[in-house]
Amino acid sequence: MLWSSENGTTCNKDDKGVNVQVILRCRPFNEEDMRAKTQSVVTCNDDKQEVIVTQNMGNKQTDKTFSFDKVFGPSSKQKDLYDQVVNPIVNEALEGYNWTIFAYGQTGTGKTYTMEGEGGKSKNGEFHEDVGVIPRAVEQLFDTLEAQKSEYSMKVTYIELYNEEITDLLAHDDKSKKHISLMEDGKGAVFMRGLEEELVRSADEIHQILQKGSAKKHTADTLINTQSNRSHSLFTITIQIKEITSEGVEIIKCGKLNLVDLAGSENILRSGAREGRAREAGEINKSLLTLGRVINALVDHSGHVPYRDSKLTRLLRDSLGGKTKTCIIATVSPSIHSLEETQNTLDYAYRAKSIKNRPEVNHKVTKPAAVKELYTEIDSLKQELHATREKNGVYIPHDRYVSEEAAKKVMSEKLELKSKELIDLQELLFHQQKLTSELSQKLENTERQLKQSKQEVSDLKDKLRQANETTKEKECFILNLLGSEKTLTERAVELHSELENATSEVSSLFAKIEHKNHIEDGNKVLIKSFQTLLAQHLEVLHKIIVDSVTHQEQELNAIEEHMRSFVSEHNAAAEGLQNRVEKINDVFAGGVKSLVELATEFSGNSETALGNINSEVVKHSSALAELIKEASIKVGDILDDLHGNLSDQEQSIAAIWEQQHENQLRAYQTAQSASSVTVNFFKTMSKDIFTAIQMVEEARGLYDQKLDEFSKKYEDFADGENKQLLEKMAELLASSNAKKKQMVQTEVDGIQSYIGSKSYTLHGKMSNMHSLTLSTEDEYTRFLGKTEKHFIEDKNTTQNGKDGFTAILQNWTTKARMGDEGWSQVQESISSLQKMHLESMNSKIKHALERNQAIHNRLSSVASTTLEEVHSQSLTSTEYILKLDQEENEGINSLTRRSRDAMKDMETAHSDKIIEISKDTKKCLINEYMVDDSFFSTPKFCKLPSKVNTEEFKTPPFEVLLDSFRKAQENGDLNGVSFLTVEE
Ligand SMILES: Nc1ncnc2c1ncn2[C@@H]1O[C@H](COP(=O)(O)OP(=O)(O)OP(=O)(O)O)[C@@H](O)[C@H]1O
Repeated sequence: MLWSSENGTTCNKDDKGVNVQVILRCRPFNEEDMRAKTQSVVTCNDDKQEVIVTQNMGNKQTDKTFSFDKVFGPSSKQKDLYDQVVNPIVNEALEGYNWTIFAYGQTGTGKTYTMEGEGGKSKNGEFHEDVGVIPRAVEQLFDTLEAQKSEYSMKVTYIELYNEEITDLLAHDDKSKKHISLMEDGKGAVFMRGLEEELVRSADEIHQILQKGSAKKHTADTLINTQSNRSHSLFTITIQIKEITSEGVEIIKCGKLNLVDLAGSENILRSGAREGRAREAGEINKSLLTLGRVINALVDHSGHVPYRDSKLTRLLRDSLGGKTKTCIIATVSPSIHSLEETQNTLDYAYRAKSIKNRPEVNHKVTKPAAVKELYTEIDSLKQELHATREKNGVYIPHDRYVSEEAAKKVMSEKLELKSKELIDLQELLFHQQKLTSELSQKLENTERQLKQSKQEVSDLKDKLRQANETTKEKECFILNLLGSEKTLTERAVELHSELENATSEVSSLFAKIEHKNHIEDGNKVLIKSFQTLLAQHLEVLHKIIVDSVTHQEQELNAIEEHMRSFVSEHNAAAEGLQNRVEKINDVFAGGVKSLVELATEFSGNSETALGNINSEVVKHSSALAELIKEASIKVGDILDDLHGNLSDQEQSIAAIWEQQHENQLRAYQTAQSASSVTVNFFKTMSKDIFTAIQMVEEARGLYDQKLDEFSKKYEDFADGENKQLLEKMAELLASSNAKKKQMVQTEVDGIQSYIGSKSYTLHGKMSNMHSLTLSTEDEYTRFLGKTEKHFIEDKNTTQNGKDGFTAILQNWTTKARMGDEGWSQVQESISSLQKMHLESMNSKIKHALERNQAIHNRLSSVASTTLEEVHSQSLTSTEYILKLDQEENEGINSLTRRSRDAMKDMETAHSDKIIEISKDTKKCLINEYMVDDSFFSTPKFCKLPSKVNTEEFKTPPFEVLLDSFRKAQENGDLNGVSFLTVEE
C-alpha cells in the first residue's frame, strides 16, 4: 500500500521502504566569482525540481538534467529550506522517528551554511536570516514541546570524525580531546563508547553547546573556502517525551535527530592541500568514497554493503538502508570552475535518491522498563569502574601475566607494525581506490566517448553510405551527362546543319527578296517611264486640245465674221427690199391716193369714169401684181441667195463640226489610249502588288514554318533532355529551358506579331492601294464615260443646232415667203438663235476645256500620288524585308551565340576533362603528326579517349594517343572522352 508521508515522500509501508529524500541546493556566486565574472553552468528550476548542468564540449553544448525531491536555487533563503524540508522532519522526530539530515557537497558550497548558518538571534528573539537548520530545528523542538506542555528530556551529543578518529566535541576536558571508539551491540547496532551526552533544557543552552563544539572542530583555510571544515561533524538530539496512555500507563516516546555536516568532497589538487593536509583530504575522500560505494551498493542492491569500510558509513549505517529516515542536502556551486565536482555531487545525490530505508517508530517504553534499562547501564558502568579501580577484574599468575604482558607487548608492537602496514595498505588502498575511481571515471568517460565514437562511426557509416549512394548517383548522373553530352554534341551538329540549311534558306530568301527588289526596281523604272509617257501623252493631248480649241476659236471667229458679213449683207438686202417695199407702198399709197382722188374727182362725174377707173384700177392692180411679182421674184432671189449663203454657212459649220468632231475623237482616242495605258499600269501594279503580297505571305509562311519547326524541334529536344537528366540537373535545366522557351516563344511571338502587324499594315496599305487603284480606275472610267457622253452630247447638240438651224431656215424661208410681217421675226430669231448657239458653244467648249484641264491636273496628281505611294510602299516593303532580314540575322546570330554559349557551358561543365596543351605541342602535332588546324578548332574542342595519360600527352610521342583517338572517332565510341583545348 502506498502512502504519502508528511514531508511528501512517497513510500511503501510494506517492506519496500521509503526513499531517501534528496534536496539540492545551489549557492549564489560569491564576490570573487562575481568579480571574475565566472560563467554559470547550473540552472535551477525550483518549480520543476530540476537542475540543468550545461557542458560545452568543443562547439557542442550538452545539457544534463537532474531531478530531485526539492531544488533550492541561488536565491533561496535559509527559512525557505527549513520550512519546506526540515520542519516536517522535526515534527516526525517528535512523533518518535529517527531522522538523519546530512549535507553533502564540495568544499565551499554551503554545507555548514545550510546546517549551522551564520548570525544568531536578535533581541526580539527572531533568527537572523542566515541562521541554518540546526538552530532552527532546536528552537522548533523546544517550542513544540513547550507548546504541548510535554514532560520531556532532551540530550545532545556532538562528535567530530577527523582522520577516521571520533572526537567528542562536548567533552569537558578541552585540552585533550577524548577519542571515542565505535562499538556494535549484539544486534548490529553501532554505539559510541564513552560519549558524553549533555542534557539540555533550553534552546539557548543548545546554541551555546553548539558554538563551543563548533569552535573545537578542525577547520582550515583552503583555496576554495577560508574556513573549511576538515572533518565530518555529527550533532544528535535525542528527545524522550513522557506520555500517559489511555490506561494511565506512563510510557516514554523516543525520537532522534542526527544533523550531519560532512567535510567537503573535493579534488585534492584544487583544494591546495599538501602533506598533512593531503593525508587529511585523502581520509575525507576515503570516507566519502566509502559513502559513495555504500550508496552504489544500496542502489544496485549488490549483496555486500561496505558499511564497515569507514567510520562515517558505520555511523550512518542506520540512516542508509536502515530504520532511520534520511534526508540528504546536496550542495553545489554554480561556477564553471566547479563543473566536475558539481557533476559528481549531482551523480551521487541522484543515485542516493534510490536508496530505500525501512523507517520504524521507536518503541515506546514504559517508565519501569526505561528505569530498568538505566539501572542495567548503571550496573555495567559500575562494574567497569570497579574493575578499573581494583585492576583485579581477572586473576592470573604473575609469570603468566608477565609473559602475557611481554607477548602482549610483542603483539602490540606487531599490531602497531601491522596497523602501520594497515595504514600503508589503507593508503595504498585509498590510492588504488582513487585510481580505481579515476579509472572508472575515465572508463565512464571513455565509454561515453566510445559511445559517441560509435555514434560518430555509425553517422560516418551513414554518411559513407550516403556518399556511396551519391557517388553512384553521380556516376549515373555523369554517365547520363556524358550521354546527354553526346546527344547535345549531335544535336549541336544537327543544329549546326539546320542552321546552315536555315542560312541557305535565308540566302535563297535573300535572293528572292533581291529578285523582288529587282522586279520592284523594274516596276519603278516602268512606272517612271509610264509617268513620262503619260506626261508626254497628256502634254500632247493638252497641246492637241489647245490647238483644237484655238482652231475652233479661229473657225468660230471665221463663222462669226462670215455670219456678221452675211448678216450685214442680209441687212443691206433687207434694207433695199424694205426701201423697195416702201417705194412700192408709197407707189401703192400714191396710186390709192390718186385713185381715191380720182374716185373723189370722178365720183360725181359718172359712172363711166368708173369703168375707166376700174380699168385704171385693174391696170394699177395688175401693175401692182406685177410689181409684187417682181418684188417677190427679187425677194425670192434674195432668199435664194440667203439660202445659198446659209447652205454655204451650213456646209462650213458642218466642216467645222466635222473637224471638231475629228479633233475631239482624236482627243478621246488619245485619252482612251492614255487611260488604257494607266489602267494597264495599274493592273500590272496591282498584279505586282499581289505577287509581292504572295511573296511576303510565302516568306512569312516559310518563317512561321521554320520557326514552328525550330521551336518544335527545340521543345522536343529540351523534353528529351529533361527526361534524361537527373532531378537536380532537371530542375536547373527545366528553369533554363523554361527561360529559353520563353525567350524563343517571346522571340517567335514577337516576330510573328511583328510579321502579323506588318502584314496587316501591308495588307491594309495594299488594299488601300488596291481600292485607290480601283477607285481611280472607276473614276477614270467614269470620266471617260462622261467625256464620251459629253462628246456625244456635244455632237448631238451640234447636230441639234444644225437641225435647228435647218428648221429655222426652213421656217424662216416659209416665213419670208409668208410675207414681210414674218421677216423681222425670222431675222430676230435667226440672230438670237445664232447668238445663243454661239454662246452655248463657247461656254461648252470652255467648260470642256476647263474639265479637260481639271481632269488632266487630277490625273497627274493622282498618278504622282499613286506613284509616290507605290514608291513609299515599295520602300517600306524593302525596309520591312531588310528588317526581317536583320531580325533573321540577329536570330541566327543569337542562335549561334547560344549554341556557342552552350558549347562554352559544356566546356566549363567538363573543365576537369579539358586537357590544355601548349602552343609547342600544337605545333608538334601539326608538323609531326599531320594534324591540321581544324583538329583544334572544329568543333571548338577536340575529343580524346579518357585513357589518355595527361602527362604522357604533354610529352611526345603522341602516335598511340592519336591512333586511339582516331579509332575511337571511327568507332563512334567517344563515351568517357576528355576534351582537348589549346592553351592561349
Ligand atoms: N546559500 C548560500 N547563501 C549565501 N551564502 C552562502 C550560501 N552557501 C554558502 N554560502 C557562503 O559560502 C561560504 C562557504 O560556505 P560553507 O563554509 O558553508 O561551505 P562548506 O560547504 O561548509 O565548505 P567546507 O566543506 O569547506 O566546510 C560561506 O562564506 C557562506 O556564507
